Amino acid sequence: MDLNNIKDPSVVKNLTDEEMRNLAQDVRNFLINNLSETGGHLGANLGVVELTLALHRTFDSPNDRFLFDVGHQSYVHKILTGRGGQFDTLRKYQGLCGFPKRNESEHDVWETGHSSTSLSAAMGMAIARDLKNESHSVVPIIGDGALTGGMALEALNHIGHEKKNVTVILNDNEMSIAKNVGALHSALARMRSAGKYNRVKDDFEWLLKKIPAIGGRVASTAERLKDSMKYFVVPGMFFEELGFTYYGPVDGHDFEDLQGNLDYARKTEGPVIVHVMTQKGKGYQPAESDVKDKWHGVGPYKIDSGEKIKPADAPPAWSEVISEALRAEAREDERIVAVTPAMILGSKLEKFGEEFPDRLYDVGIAEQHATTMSAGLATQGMRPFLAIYSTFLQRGYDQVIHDVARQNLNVIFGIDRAGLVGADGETHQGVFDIAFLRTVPNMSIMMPKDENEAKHMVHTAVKYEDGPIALRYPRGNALGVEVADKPETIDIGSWETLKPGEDAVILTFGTTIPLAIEAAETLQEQGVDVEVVNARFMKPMDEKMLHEIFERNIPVLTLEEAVVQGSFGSAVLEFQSDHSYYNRPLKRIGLPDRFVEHGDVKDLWKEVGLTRENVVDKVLKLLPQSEKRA
Ligand SMILES: Cc1ncc(C[n+]2csc(CCOP(=O)(O)OP(=O)(O)O)c2C)c(N)n1
Ligand SMILES: CC(=O)[C@@H](O)[C@H](O)COP(=O)(O)O
Ligand SMILES: [Mg+2]
Repeated sequence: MDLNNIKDPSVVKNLTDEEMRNLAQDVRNFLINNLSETGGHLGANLGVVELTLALHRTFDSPNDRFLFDVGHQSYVHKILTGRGGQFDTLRKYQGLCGFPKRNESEHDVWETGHSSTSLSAAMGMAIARDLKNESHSVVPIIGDGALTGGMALEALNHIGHEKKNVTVILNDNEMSIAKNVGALHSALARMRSAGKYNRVKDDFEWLLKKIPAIGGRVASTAERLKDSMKYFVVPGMFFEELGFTYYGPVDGHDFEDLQGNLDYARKTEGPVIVHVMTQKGKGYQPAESDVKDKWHGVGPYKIDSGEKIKPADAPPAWSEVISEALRAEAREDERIVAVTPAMILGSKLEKFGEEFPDRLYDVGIAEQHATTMSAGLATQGMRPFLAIYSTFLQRGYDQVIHDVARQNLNVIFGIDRAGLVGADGETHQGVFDIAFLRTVPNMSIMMPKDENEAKHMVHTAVKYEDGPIALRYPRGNALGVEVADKPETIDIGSWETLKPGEDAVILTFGTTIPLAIEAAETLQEQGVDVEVVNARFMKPMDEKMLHEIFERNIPVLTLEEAVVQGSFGSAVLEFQSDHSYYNRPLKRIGLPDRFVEHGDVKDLWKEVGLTRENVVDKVLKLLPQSEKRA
């Protein structure tokens, strides 16, 4: 079968198990080859090859609705639904998205990226189906990691109560990004090892039918026995008690086992959960043998050796810079506790865990819990450092306001992946946090210009006693500057002038500082003397400096890698208005009011106008006619 050119997923309908096995091998080779060039979420997709093929053989997409939770494991579905030919553009600018995308295919009925949403969406679709008297299946496919997310549990609770026909496929590979954690994970482990209850149950029911009806007594005793027996041998009792029919555990790499159970599941009335066991990274030795993350998300690699292709001598990742500074602080300050919602590897907290095993908590995919738990720690005088991707903090917003900020608790938010993240695209861009945090009373927000300032900011955050403080840092590598031996405390709300200038001022911070400097150099060549200010605190702002700037009555440009609506530039505009600095030319550059898709960050910066040309042009347009020198 030409995987670059599958017209319709129904091509798998009439394949034998043997043909399915051959196709599965072809799909694996396709993934391993293509992703060696593009990178992507290899491990999860290798794990669901047979499962996805079997789902398409059993159900009729798009009439039956597949919802891929997180969606990073939807590549096989993409291949089967006509997108194999676009895999050379996977996660690249204007190329194939790494997650389900409704405008890519009618087979993508639900967009994901963030975890644990599929069951709620499926429930909505099931209610709509029933109200409209339609009769298709709704099939959310959720991993064991995503199942630990609060939303998924809320939805299970509701689906089980309403008894809706929803066919949940639980893809259990015992991994989140790293090893899955939590009591639910342990419960799933017990289900796995309990064996195949359904076989036992079927045998027992068959036996019951054989017992002659003698006044119903034996039969009812046997029924009770069957019920109580569940507690000893039923692997899925947890789900059955919630109102689901449980099938499993199913071998997710065995077409016969998959098909039998999926056929049953499709015909079963009411909510069903099919517990499918898979192996993350299956079929590619380097991924299978990587105990850390089974090649969850990778860049390009050499197929034979599995060696990752990386630029030589890159400076350390920002997450590593922050994590290292935090370890140094933790050696001095026993109050520091690190918290991560399932991102121990991405946030580079492994070494912290090795050094302080009692002071690192991976709470699973549970951003809300992580935030409120950090608040709880802070009430007891601890100094929690919640390392959380900007995009995932969105899920803990009420907790930030209600639990942390309102009680003015000393929680440090290490906001990782702040700014455009690149290949993951619009679901993961860390561009809203300034706008949504800045309006919260008691909150301070800062971002370093380099790793040296980052070290000082970690120290500043640890020493800060006046409430929550957020330290933003981007994805990718730091700048490679030298870092001071001893950390210093930075005055909260203080900015610094990086380059003095008389004709205009650029207020900027973090990742856009080099761009501002470059633009200022270009403008200097044109005879325009522009000041560049490191506005390293987005809140509180340096009001003294702002007054001085506005009193100079020169044009002001704000420049940031965040949504222009409501972020830093808006704060400066508000300041200008609140202090009646009328008629001062001011312009904001930031991200437009739309979602920015996936691609190389360099291309995305161009697309949104984070370019030297645009900055130069905006400054020139702000200048009075007489000063626009050539
Ligand atoms: C709300 C949210 N938090 C964290 C993540 C980051 N994340 C992406 S995949 C993943 C692990 C998911 O594990 P599982 O659902 O078991 O899928 P698997 O990768 O094992 O197939 C995590 C933590 C996310 N996408 N969304
Ligand atoms: C699917 C998902 O949410 C994660 O796997 C994410 O892609 C990780 O991003 P980083 O590569 O920035 O850690
Ligand atoms: Mg998993």
